[in-house]
Amino acid sequence: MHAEVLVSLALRQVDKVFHYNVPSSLAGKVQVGSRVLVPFGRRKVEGYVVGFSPAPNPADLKDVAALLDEGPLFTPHQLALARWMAAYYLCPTVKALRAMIWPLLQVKGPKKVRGLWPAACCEAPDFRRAPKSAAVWQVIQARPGLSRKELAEAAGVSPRVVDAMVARGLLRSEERIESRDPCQDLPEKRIKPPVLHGEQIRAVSKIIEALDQKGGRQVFLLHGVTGSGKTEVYLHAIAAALARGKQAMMLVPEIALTPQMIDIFRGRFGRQVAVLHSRLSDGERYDEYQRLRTGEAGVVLGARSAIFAPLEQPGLIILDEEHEPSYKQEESPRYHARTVALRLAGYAGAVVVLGSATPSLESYCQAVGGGAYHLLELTRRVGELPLPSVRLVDLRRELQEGNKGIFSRDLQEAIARRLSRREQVILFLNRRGYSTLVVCRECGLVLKCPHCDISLTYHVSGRLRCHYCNYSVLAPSLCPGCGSRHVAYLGMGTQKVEQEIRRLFPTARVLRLDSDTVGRRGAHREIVDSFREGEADILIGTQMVAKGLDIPGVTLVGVINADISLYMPDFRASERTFQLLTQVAGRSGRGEQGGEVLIQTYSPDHYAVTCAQNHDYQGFYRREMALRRTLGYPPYTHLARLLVTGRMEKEVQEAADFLAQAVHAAGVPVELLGPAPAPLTRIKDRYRWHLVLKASAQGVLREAATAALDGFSGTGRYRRVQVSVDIAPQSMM
Ligand SMILES: Nc1ncnc2c1ncn2[C@@H]1O[C@H](COP(=O)(O)OP(=O)(O)OP(=O)(O)O)[C@@H](O)[C@H]1O
Ligand SMILES: [Zn+2]
Repeated sequence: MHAEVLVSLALRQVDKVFHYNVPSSLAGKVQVGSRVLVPFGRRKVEGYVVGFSPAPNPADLKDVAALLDEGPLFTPHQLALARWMAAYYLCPTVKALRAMIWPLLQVKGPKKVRGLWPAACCEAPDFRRAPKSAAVWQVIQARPGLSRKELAEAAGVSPRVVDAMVARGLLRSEERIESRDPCQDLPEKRIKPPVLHGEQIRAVSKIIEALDQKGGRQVFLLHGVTGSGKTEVYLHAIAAALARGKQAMMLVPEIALTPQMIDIFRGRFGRQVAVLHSRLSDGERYDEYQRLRTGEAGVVLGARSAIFAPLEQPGLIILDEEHEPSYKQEESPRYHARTVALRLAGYAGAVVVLGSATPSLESYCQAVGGGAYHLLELTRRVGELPLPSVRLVDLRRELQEGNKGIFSRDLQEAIARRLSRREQVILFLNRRGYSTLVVCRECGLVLKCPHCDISLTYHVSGRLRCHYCNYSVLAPSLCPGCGSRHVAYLGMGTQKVEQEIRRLFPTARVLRLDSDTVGRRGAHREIVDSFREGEADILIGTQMVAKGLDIPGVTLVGVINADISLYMPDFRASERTFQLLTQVAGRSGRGEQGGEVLIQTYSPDHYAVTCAQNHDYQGFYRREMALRRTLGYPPYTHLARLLVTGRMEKEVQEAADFLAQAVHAAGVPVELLGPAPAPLTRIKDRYRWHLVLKASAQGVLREAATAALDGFSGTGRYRRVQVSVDIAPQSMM
């Protein structure tokens, strides 16, 4: 038998199986899932063994040159999934495969580090005169084995204090295997589950019924209003899966993978939970992966890519906030975790639970009117708490009546009222920075990123920043175009909101939560914990404050401007706005005192806004579906997007035209929109054009896209232009 190998070159042209002879020295060691080194052309490349077969012409075969790891790197389910992804998303198989196993590729084995231990003293040293050493001593007693830097950081002292203690013989240094448990700092307190309420019981028992059934995949859509206790349903379902010897996956959007969420899971399932998210170090991720592979951990809690976790027997797959755009990966392989989850569940015969207060139209239409999903509903909040009342503030009128500020009078009054009652406020604005538009009042020049066609955002640090490529420059005092002193800072971000709040309410304690304030590891937790503990009155933030937060003290949520997402050039703009408003509104009134929401908007009559105001999901669903049907957009049709990028605009445009011709020539029934410049016309020095293909079936769409790509790579022209395919795109920008 000979090994079938996929070479790790990630090119469409070599995305096929190559045969190699397994030399006797490696016989029995090379398995399906092994990573090997093979001769390919004139060099040696990495490859993955995907099977064994009798080769057509054994004499011609070259030998596998080396085996790179001890065990296999992927499971049969993962291989099947990678092959399906390659066919579905039109990406090279190895690209999909590598997306699944990359945590294993980053690191080799357990990591050894030097750690510090308290020296064995006969008596406790006297630190009364040395508070810094005392702090270090206290930390090292509780957490022996920390590195010099970790120890100094944890004790809040300079590493030199630690060095001095080593020199005095108080600490000794030794090598140890680093455990890299991302949750080791967290208290492991077991929390008893609450008694479920009626609707929760119904939902959980339906899911358990499905877990007990033999046979194929079953899909549930858990539609539960904000604060209805969906998380508790997930936790019970996971416990039931574990009790049946099955493993479970819990996916949440990256932004919702908060320390609080991790605490809840660790509190319920202890070390059975492995956590995967983007802030882990490579080593931590590797170790969590190993714990899943060996079965030590039976539950994976993670963001999008956790769908690829190496579970032997996934029995339950949950996606919380299933409507979230962050489930889509915006680089190759451009997969959607929900789509992959549904496929994986098909292979594994698993139960899928998609949960949301605002399900995507794609999912909801499968759960009503004879669709393939089962609908589970939680229509009321836990403890019979009412949903908050929502008021709209018409910003047009506010302006007519002479108020040019960020806050309407209504919102100011509402904030003042909450502050006087010592209740808490969340203010939401989906833009970070101070001003989002810097423009010269004399010549009209807008300051843009030199690499992107994006206006720069002014930050309180005094710098202008590009939010796409992170380019930054000191804000000029004169217009770089005409030298005028009249440079205006328009458009507001969260920093400006913070400044205004501090001016209007100087005694209020204010926190801000956006990607500028959570840069440091642990900062996110500190801010949220501090707000939860009542150490601040007002929390200002971007999307980060809109999701998942469950803080009973919050009785007012203010939306600074509902229109930002409403007028994006994207057919999902209304859906996104409705979802965002409903989610952020849902943070209010989760305690005994009830709560209200104020939404400031220039579009108080838009159905996305009024339906959010009335907590009317069904109403929104009907309106939006009718519109999608008329315009021929998903879920009534299928889309694919071809994005063409390059440094020379003319080449990009020509390549886009060429692709359009190729799509026409394919002669399949697809509608072609474009080619046209993408709404973001240039990013990181690359011009961007796109074509959108629309069809009534996925199959023809892929046929057309494949024909275009094949034609493109066949011409050999436009070598400096890149084309990427996005099947079922989530962003049209
Ligand atoms: N049966 C129950 N009895 C008492 N408390 C409960 C029960 N179920 C859930 N809770 C509590 O109710 C609160 C809200 O639950 P949870 O955060 O799960 O709501 P949710 O539906 O996920 O809301 P959202 O979509 O807004 O995030 C939590 O503090 C949770 O611990
Ligand atoms: Zn830029």
